[in-house]
Amino acid sequence: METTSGVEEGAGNAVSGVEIQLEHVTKRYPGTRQPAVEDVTMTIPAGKIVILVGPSGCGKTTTMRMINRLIEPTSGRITIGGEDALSLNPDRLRRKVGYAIQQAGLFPHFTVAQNIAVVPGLLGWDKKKVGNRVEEMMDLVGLDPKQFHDRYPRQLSGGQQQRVGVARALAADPPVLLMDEPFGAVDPITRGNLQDELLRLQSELHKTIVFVTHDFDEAVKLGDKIAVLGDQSKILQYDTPDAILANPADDTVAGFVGAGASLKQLTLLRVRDVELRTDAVTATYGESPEDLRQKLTEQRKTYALILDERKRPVRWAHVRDLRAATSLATVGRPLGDLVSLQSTLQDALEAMLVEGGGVPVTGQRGEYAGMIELDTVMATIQRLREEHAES
Ligand SMILES: Nc1ncnc2c1ncn2[C@@H]1O[C@H](COP(=O)(O)OP(=O)(O)OP(=O)(O)O)[C@@H](O)[C@H]1O
Repeated sequence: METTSGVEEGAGNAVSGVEIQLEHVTKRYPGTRQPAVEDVTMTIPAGKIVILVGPSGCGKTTTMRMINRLIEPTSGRITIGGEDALSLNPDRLRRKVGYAIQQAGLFPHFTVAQNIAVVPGLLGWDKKKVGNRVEEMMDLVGLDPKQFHDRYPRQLSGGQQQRVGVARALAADPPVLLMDEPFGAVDPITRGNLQDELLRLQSELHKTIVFVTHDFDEAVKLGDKIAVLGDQSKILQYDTPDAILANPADDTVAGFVGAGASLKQLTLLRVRDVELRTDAVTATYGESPEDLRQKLTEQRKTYALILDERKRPVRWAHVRDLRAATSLATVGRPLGDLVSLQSTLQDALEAMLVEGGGVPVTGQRGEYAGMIELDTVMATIQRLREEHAES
């Protein structure tokens, strides 16, 4: 991938982002009594997505815009990759920090290509390099250059405009990307797709991304870390999503996290992360129904899980069904639901509600790997709470 400055090589899995530090940063707008942002100190780690989340007017946008100096801090210090942001010249700052905002903020009289080319143009790249970069960026965000290159923003859907906004922010390959409610103005499905795409992009690019939202679910989905802000950008809690969900720092954070924190936490964990029960009685198609009936009786169990020739779970057989059965391939009832090791614990919980109890888990090739039980999910939530309470 092309880079614009020697220090920020962004190939492969290398972290191309740089650390950002805010030290005692305050912003007092002229003519206001209270500062909009007061004495904020935080470190945003290189190559991570950090979400600023908090109620309307708490100072999220002001905090973010001080990083690229769209707003000048009244006092304090900001460094980007160790360089003092306040003494960087505008070109250097543009190279270092990309910026994407709600409703994309595209120039209406510029085509898609011209919009993406703005910062490279300001930085004086030659025409050919700019042209190549524009095409590369359009590919990156999933817009076919043949179709979209010469369109104007009004000829695009909201989601497409946001993609152009992201492409424009990334065009000069900055190590830092600031995103201010970039997906705030699109419908929930498009928003989910754009979030997925951002995560995919980030898994390739490893930028340092500072992302403002007031949607806590968006914060949980996207953030490596979340800063929950109160008035004047006071940091109420700054931690990983699972730590905040498990153990909100105070009632304000808990209120913001909202109802169902434990349920949200289940979307962060996968079935492979928890212990499965392997004591269920199983039998494969070829085995005799009578042998299975005896096994169940000996073990005082009522149900057996029937597996096909490739060890994939297919049916449940009750001990009563086995007496008259001629083959395990047709006995009992088909499985209602199952989950894989990759499924989230939330998927598993949903499947348990459908099944009315434990659910079979399958491995890579669909083979039976064990059972996940409601007790395990409950114990996991409890364990996470305790772990985070201790730390
Ligand atoms: N140019 C300005 N002059 C005076 N006050 C301002 C100015 N810009 C913002 N403010 C005030 O500073 C505070 C923080 O505003 P900011 O836009 O940073 O909040 P926010 O958390 O991003 O809000 P939202 O989520 O509603 O966008 C608000 O009380 C706002 O009214």
